[in-house]
Amino acid sequence: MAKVLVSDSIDPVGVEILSQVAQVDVKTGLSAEEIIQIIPEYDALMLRSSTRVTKEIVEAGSKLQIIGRAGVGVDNIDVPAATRQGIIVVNSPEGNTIAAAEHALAMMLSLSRHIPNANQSVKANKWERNRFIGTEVYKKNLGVVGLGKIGSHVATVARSLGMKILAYDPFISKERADQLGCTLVDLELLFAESDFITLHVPKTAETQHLIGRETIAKMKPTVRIINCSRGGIIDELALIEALESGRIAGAALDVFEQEPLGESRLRELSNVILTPHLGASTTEAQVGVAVDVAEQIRDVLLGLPARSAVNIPGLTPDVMEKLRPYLQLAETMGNLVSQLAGGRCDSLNVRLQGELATKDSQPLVVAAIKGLLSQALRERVNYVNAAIEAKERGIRVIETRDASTRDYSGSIHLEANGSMGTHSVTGALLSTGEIRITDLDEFPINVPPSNHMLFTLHQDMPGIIGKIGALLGSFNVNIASMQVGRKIIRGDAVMALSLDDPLPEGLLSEITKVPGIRDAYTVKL
Ligand SMILES: NC(=O)c1ccc[n+]([C@@H]2O[C@H](COP(=O)([O-])OP(=O)(O)OC[C@H]3O[C@@H](n4cnc5c(N)ncnc54)[C@H](O)[C@@H]3O)[C@@H](O)[C@H]2O)c1
Ligand SMILES: O=C(O)[C@H](O)COP(=O)(O)O
Repeated sequence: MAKVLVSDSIDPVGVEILSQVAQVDVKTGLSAEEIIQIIPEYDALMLRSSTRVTKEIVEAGSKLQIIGRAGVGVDNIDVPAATRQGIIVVNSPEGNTIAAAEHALAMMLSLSRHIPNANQSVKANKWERNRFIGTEVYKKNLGVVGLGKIGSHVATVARSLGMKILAYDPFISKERADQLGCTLVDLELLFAESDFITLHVPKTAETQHLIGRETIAKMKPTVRIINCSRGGIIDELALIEALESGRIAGAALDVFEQEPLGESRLRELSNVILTPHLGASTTEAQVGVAVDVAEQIRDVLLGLPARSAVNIPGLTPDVMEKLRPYLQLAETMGNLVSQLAGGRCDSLNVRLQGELATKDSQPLVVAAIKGLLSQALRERVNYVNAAIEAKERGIRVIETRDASTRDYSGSIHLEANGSMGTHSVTGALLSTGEIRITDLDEFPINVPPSNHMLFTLHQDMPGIIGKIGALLGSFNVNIASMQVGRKIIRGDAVMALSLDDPLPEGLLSEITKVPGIRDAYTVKL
């Protein structure tokens, strides 16, 4: 039975789902060293934001197939290291969107009405009505940095509070911003005009210290900043100075440069609200993310695809439905062309044709690369690491798309250059879903792939097919099917044979000695 390690606390419903297919060990609060010690025995790891999955942990996880983040941010996981090792990393992109957005809104309203301080004061037996005069958010400018899932929900709710939304997100279209009733602006204007600024971006090299001394200098002195995205997007030292000096009015932070928050002057400031990374901590969100991620881990352990892997091309259920039959086709074609080209390939041209000539079909390119590398890497190559492995081996992958349909609604054409020259194959699916090789080195054929295949390039002349048949028969090799493809009568031709048995040693060189045979290749699929 597979084994799953759950290293942060998740909703029990997640453990229940995992238990359908695996032995589940919930061990929270482990140190990195403790995880490295035990991880070799696990097939999957499930966590939240407290566990840091370092390169060392990934490398020690020799059996790991999948790492599941019960939440959105995967910045606590060394994803490149996992990708290199062929480990799928999945998350729950939407499970806690509403929870995080509502937390940011709660922070904004708490800041504007001094609710935490007022609460403390009443509990201390005081009645300080004049000390806690607030500001309204109605008709105020809210600057939303990052108009993704959470930012959009914050903007929508804030609009209904009567706020004007200024949004900055270089990856969002004006149409989308218009739809949300937001005005897209540059950062300079957002900083200058906002009464509240709320951050909803991932932590990247560009967003690191996005709010710092220089940017704070551009803000209104009355501004209040809310960060429920990631620690480090605000330079904490610069923020503390601005809060202490009254350069800005307040801040509400759910995330910190170091978590848990260590010794910090932030704790001493009255114009700051601090919560311990609670954005996703609602019952609904925790059930949502636990189910979402546990189901994906269960599926992957059962050999099924994951629906929101962050390190393999994302497939929506619709796209997956359409592509599923073609993934096997692309992989088989990749495997075939790599053997024809001699294994050590330096380039692979992938042409997606007919109905496959869309952007959604990108996973087919990955499947073709996986097939191409499968002879060399066997089970070490998968959909996660295929592209990276190809790059590291210096294989140039060129993708093209040609929407004009040929005999089949969709087909895949591959051309590889390797130690045995340049070879190409085209494959398509019959209406029954069966794979057909429809073209070999530009010669039209129509054969199903089989475990053992023989291909020849020969001169089209009487008797040559009989000679090959007789030769195979004399070595007790049974032919399952045979096809010849040619362009002109008595010109060059190809022969494709599906064999029931592997070709015995020495037979291939006998075949190449038959007069008229120019080249012969055996392929094992
Ligand atoms: N506090 C919590 O508990 C909590 C909970 C959930 C999510 N989060 C964090 O909230 C953030 C937003 O999550 P989401 O689900 O909305 O993600 P998302 O991917 O839907 O949205 C992020 C948006 O940021 C934009 N963006 C990227 N780089 C940018 C840049 N340099 N400048 C401006 N915009 C940029 C993207 O275009 C995208 O629209 C993430 O950092 C996530 O980890 C925190
Ligand atoms: O990225 C996320 O999903 C949030 O930061 C939530 O983190 P948590 O699962 O540790 O609460």
